[in-house]
This record gives sequence, structure tokens and C-alpha cells, in this order.
Amino acid sequence: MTTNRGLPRTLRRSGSLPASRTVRIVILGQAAVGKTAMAVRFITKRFIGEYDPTLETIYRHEVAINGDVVHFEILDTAGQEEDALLIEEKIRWGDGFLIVYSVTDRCSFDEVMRLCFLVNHIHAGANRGRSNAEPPPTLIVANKKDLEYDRMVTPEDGENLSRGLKLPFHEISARDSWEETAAVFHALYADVAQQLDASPPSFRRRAVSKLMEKIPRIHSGTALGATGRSFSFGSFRDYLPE
Ligand SMILES: Nc1nc2c(ncn2[C@@H]2O[C@H](COP(=O)(O)OP(=O)(O)OP(=O)(O)O)[C@@H](O)[C@H]2O)c(=O)[nH]1
Repeated sequence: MTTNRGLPRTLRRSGSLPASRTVRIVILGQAAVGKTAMAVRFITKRFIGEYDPTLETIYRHEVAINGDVVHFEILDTAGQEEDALLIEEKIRWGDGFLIVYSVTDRCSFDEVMRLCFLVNHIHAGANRGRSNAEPPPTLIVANKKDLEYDRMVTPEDGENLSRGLKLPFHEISARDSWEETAAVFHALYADVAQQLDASPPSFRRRAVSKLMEKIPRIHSGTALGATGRSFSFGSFRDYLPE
């Protein structure tokens, strides 16, 4: 039996129709930490080893959580350094953020603090004047924990950083575990839903800029059109669920 207890307010329902909501997630982190691998793993349940370096993509994926339909829009950003204005627009677009590093790459760990600061700074600017503005839901994700012999960042390093920044922390292997990967997206969704419920609709960031419209979209549930995104394996589309 399902109950509505514990669900975010707007997801509770009196009738039998499921509620539905769109949640925009931005995945940030240095190149090669596994941002694409995480998004594709979550959506397709498969780990696909090699990708061309990311051309930015928005993955769209519907999933049932607690009986409700959640429309994820997941922006997989390019890992390399970018124009500050472009990154600002992408950060403004997001409802929630995954900041990813690889346990095999100390530099990617060192980058986490800067990215967290950037996200908070940009959202604080966007919400200036709001008395109840909270920092946006953000999770720190340590990926590639399966590569134990190449590890350069310990779990304690990650936990200390998470304590210092007061952000939740997950250590995962996108390669070895769909469950761990999905748990990250579900946890972020829960935080985003709670925050969206608490803020009036007029403050929600729903405008889509010209820049965001140009980013190719891949929808997990439909026949896919031209995406501009190339993959170095046979066909990404073959892996998407019906
Ligand atoms: N062993 C292991 N390898 C992983 C894991 N996740 C990703 N990789 C590998 O790491 C490499 C980089 O993964 P990507 O998903 O392309 O990384 P990215 O962060 O999207 O990189 P950019 O697109 O350049 O920003 C690929 O060779 C993946 O197969 C993991 O959990 N374990």
C-alpha cells in the first residue's frame, strides 16, 4: 500500500491520479570524473565505458518516485573550463546540483569547493531581495570507488569536505552499481522537491534562455531525433529503455 506521508506537499494527492513535476539537475565537475557515465547509468541502468568528451547534453528521463511521475532534465556539462557567463546561465537553470569528483584524481576533489562556491554565489545573486532564500540543493559525489588501487582521495577526505560545506556526500561507483547511482539522483530530487514546495512559484527558475535551447536534448522514452551528440559505442539509443 502506498501512502502520501513523507511526500513533498505538492506531490500529495487526494484522488488516484499521480502528481507530476519537472526537476532540473546540473552535473558539474572536472573532465573525466564520470559525469556522463552517471547520467547514462541512471537513465539506462547500464555502464557504458567510453564516450567522446562531452558536448553538453540535456537528458530527459521520466521515473516514478513514490508513485508520482518525476520528469528529470539532467544537464551533463562539459568538464573543461568555460566562459563565466555560460556557466552562470547553466547554474541559474538548475534546481539542484551534483558536484562530482573522482577518487582517483586529487585535482578534481580540489575543484569541488570552487564549484560549490560558484553555485551558491550565482544563486544568491539570482535570489537577492528574497528574505527566505536558501542555498540550492547540492550533493557532493565521489565517483570511481571501484578503482581502489588508484585511489588518491580517501572516504574521510570526502566526509570532511562534506561536513565543512554542510552538504550531503555519496561515494559511488557508476561502473559497479546502478543502485548507488540512482540513490544520488533520488536523494537530490527529494531535496529539490522540498525546496520547490517551500518557495512561491514566482521565484522558480523556469525561463529557458537562447543558450539553454541550443543544448541538444536526449529523451529516454521516445524515438530520438538528431542530437548533435556523438558516442563512440554502437548506438546510445539502443541502450535507452522503451
Ligand atoms: N572504473 C570506473 N571508471 C569510470 C566510472 N565512471 C566513469 N568511468 C570512466 O571514466 C572515464 C570518463 O567518464 P565520463 O563519463 O566520460 O566523464 P565526464 O566527467 O563526463 O568527462 P567530460 O565529458 O570530459 O567532462 C570513462 O573512461 C569512463 O568509462 C566508474 O565508476 N568506475
